[in-house]
Amino acid sequence: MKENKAAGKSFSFSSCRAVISSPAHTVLRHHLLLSIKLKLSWSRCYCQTPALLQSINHKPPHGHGINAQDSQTELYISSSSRWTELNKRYQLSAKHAPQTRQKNRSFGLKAPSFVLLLTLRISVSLRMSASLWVWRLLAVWTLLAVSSSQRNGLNAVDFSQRFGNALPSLSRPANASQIFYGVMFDAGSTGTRIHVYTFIQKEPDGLPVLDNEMFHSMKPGLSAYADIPEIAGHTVRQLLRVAKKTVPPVEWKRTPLVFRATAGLRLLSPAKAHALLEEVQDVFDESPFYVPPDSVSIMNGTNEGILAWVTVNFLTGRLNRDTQKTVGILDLGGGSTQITFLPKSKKTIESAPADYIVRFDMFNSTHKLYTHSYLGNGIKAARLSALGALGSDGLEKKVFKTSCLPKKHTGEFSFGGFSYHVSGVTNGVTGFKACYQEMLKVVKGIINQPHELKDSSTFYAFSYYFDHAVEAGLIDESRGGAVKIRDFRKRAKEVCNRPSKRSQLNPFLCMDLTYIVCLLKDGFGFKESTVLQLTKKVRNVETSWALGAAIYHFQKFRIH
Ligand SMILES: O=c1ccn([C@@H]2O[C@H](COP(=O)(O)OP(=O)(O)O)[C@@H](O)[C@H]2O)c(=O)[nH]1
Repeated sequence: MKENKAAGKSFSFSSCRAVISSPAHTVLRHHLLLSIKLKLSWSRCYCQTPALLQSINHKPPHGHGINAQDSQTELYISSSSRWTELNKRYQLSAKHAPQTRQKNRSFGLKAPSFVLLLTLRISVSLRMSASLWVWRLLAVWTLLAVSSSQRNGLNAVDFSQRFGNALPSLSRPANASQIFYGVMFDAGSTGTRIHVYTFIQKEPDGLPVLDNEMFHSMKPGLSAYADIPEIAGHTVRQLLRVAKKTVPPVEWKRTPLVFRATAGLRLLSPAKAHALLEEVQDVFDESPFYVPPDSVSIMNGTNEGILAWVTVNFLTGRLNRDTQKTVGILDLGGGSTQITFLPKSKKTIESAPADYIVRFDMFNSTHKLYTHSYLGNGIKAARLSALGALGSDGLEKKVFKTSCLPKKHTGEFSFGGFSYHVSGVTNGVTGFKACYQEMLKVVKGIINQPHELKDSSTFYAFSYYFDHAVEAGLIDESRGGAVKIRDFRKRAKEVCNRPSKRSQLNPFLCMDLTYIVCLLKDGFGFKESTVLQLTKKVRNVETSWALGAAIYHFQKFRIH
């Protein structure tokens, strides 16, 4: 809770005065720079990247986007009685307001400085004395700034202090006494997503309840904009609209925004990743939400694995009970893959590489987990590895061949902002066996085999494990389900050896299913009889590291 105290520093009148007393030219310069930057970004965006427009209008893949459940949420949140109720509830004093970064422009500053800028423009166009107008309007602006800063201060409360312990409950109580929100951005290698979580605090010192999640995603991932970072900012700005729609304006100033990037940015050069993060930080700083310190960063793989484990065990109600009953998780992204579980056998702990065993404290207990993130073993990165296309240049002229594609197939696929030409092997062997040998190169000697996975254990698998099981017809998209690794193998064999309509729709299905089987069996060392619980959502909340990260961020449990 130490960090929480720091984050919840009081909002003082002196910070308000500092804003007001900033010289007029600083405000002006700020606005001019901003408008120039915006114009530049927009023109570059239109001229250079028609793909952006596509990505904005992109229809999210199955199960994504604002679905029926999301629209219900909007209705629920925007009912006017609810808003009045919310307003009444927050009768808290200004001293609880979260500290806002100096760079972060508050609503109190925005409107008056806009008036000032507008007036200056009018005065120039009317050929009036600009300095006279500046001084007149500065007075008006100062008055407005004082009143709006004070107004904002009155409604603010310290979010982090009130998060306390979170319980895995998703009920929507009729007499909810406090509602608060948290916004988590997941910048993955294949897409960027926003999760807006609504929590209810029934009693001041009681345990909050996760009430709802609003989710939206945009493709491609930000790493595709490594050379045009302005567009990363635009993507985040688009997604922020979901937060603005979901969180009532009265709550914006105390609702934290957190952004975490995964494999896509980890695989970029530090300079390119930094430029993208800077764009995101700028968008956050412009936003009316609370921007805590360290709100924009690349998350490390260990945390990614642990936080997905926290999400699943939290949502399935296992975190606050006997920790021996937790379930393991398997996450398969585009760039990386994660495995996390609570080891039962000593041998697993003793034989694992030292950095695969991680301890962390949460809800007054210490957990010792086996966790690892394999960068380059996500399903799209694995395609590149198997094709021998990783790090290759002169891509326009090259065609990468594989026995995993139908013999006569020629096509291309994109990942991380690059396009790769691919084809089947016209004169060679194709099919499951040959394909398996290609995929084996991507996992053999790379993936550690935890000792106890040879016994039966319960694992939840999501992300591309889920998506491909749906595509292969192994599970129903809306219900998910239990699938044996043997079932994945059988279906991979069918798809690879007997090309059908399904493989015509997605020529990579053979390769991707074969990789999944290879990763699970020859990578992690699971038995064919192991049952995986394939899940997209638990109680209507996305199964990903994002909820765990929200809890981690606000709860501040320790990973060591
Ligand atoms: O809230 C989320 C976040 C991700 N995904 C899935 O996760 C996979 C992609 O992972 P990502 O692009 O984040 O890859 P990474 O960067 O982790 O390698 C895709 O199947 C997504 O549909 C999901 O289902 N829900």
